[in-house]
Amino acid sequence: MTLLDGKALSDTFKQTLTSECKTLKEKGVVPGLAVVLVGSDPASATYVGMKERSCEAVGIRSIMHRLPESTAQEALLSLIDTLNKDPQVDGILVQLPLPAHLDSDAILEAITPCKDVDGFHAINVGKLSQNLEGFVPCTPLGVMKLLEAYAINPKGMDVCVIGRSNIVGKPMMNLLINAGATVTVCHSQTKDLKAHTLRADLLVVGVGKPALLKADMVKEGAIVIDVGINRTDKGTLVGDVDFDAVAPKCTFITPVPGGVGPMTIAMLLSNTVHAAKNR
Ligand SMILES: Nc1nc(=O)c2c([nH]1)NC[C@@H]1CN(c3ccc(C(=O)N[C@@H](CCC(=O)O)C(=O)O)cc3)C=[N+]21
Repeated sequence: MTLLDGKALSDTFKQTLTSECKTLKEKGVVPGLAVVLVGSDPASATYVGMKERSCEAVGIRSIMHRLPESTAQEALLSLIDTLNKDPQVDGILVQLPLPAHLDSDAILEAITPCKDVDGFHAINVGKLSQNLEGFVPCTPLGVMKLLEAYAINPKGMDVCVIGRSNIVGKPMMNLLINAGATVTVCHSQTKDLKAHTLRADLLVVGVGKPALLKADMVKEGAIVIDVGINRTDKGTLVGDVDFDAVAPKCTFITPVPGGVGPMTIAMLLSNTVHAAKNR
């Protein structure tokens, strides 16, 4: 069993991005990422802080907008309009989840697709679906880079994706189809989850349920990618995979923390630098 070390790979990506930012700076370009956080959800505040620090580390200017929980839809749309027009801003990230009174879909669609470094705008979703160039959501893109770094080619593999979210499951499905895999997407309405998972050469789990994937659901020699991030009562971080039981059956498996999470941030920085190059 080999651990897929997302922390180490994310550091390698950050090194490359640091030198790319240097080159851009010589041309008078400092990549800028606007991060919009509405409300005071502690988990979101933590993630946003991590994004800020990572930006700074590679030479991306992060432009923070912390707005009160009570922010109105129109006020947020107006801020996005300003950021869309700001030439110093290359990427715009609106931290999710937004407070319930806000219409997330309308807000994500208001971000101009060429600054949509999260890859959530319908234009970028459509481009990914058609295997055209566009911004790809950071978490599934990070998974593809992790596989690539360990010379794991999904072409021809039977892949089982668990979870059908717009952020993880669906873009993951498209990336893997584009890479030549045979993809099954399972979710809460799937009749016999185990029947699907047992056939898989590669499993990607992104649901948000600790220990959802158990050892008896995994084929011997499978590759397991854990996209889950769950905070336990004790304050520790666990994924969606029963790691200790599943790991011995795997050829490769990602840890949590230190797997997909750090790759997500590295891809956000990468998408932002890419956007700056397209200025
Ligand atoms: N518009 C938007 N874009 C996002 O990309 C987005 C979002 N909203 N909302 C929340 C989720 C979550 N997310 C994570 C990123 C990095 C780690 C990460 O680096 N985790 C570390 C551990 C961090 C810790 O210790 O808390 C790890 O897994 O090793 C986790 C989660 C991005 N998200």
